Amino acid sequence: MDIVYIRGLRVQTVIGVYDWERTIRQPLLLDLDLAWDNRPAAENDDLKLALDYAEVSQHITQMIEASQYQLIETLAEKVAHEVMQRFSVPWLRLTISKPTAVGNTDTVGVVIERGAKITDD
Ligand SMILES: Nc1nc2c(c(=O)[nH]1)N=C([C@H](O)[C@@H](O)CO)CN2
Repeated sequence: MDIVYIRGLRVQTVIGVYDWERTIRQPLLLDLDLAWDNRPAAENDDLKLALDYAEVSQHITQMIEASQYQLIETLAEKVAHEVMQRFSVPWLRLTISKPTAVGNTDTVGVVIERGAKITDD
């Protein structure tokens, strides 16, 4: 199985457990590895057969901007489920980083992997 990836997708949203966090929007950074068989798109040179990273990025951005979860774990599960369902992605690895959450760090966050990688040759 091949990978289509997205790195450093920046989204601002309401996220956090503390009262002060419920009144502001904070930046999140997302990295995704999405399993996809790229051969049909390559053989036909056809975007319709590809996993369109622009469409996935736009959809995730709209979804996160409209959300108001407390934990990034919850947001990660919702994003993973939505991407797998909507785009028929069989497996993904998703990193959500919250760079402004903890002082004296570059960033903090979660990584999840969901689904199954389909092996073929
Ligand atoms: N594992 C997690 N730990 C923490 C989270 C989280 O979403 N997952 N959130 C917070 C606060 O909202 C924090 O970001 C405020 O700085 C604390 N720990």
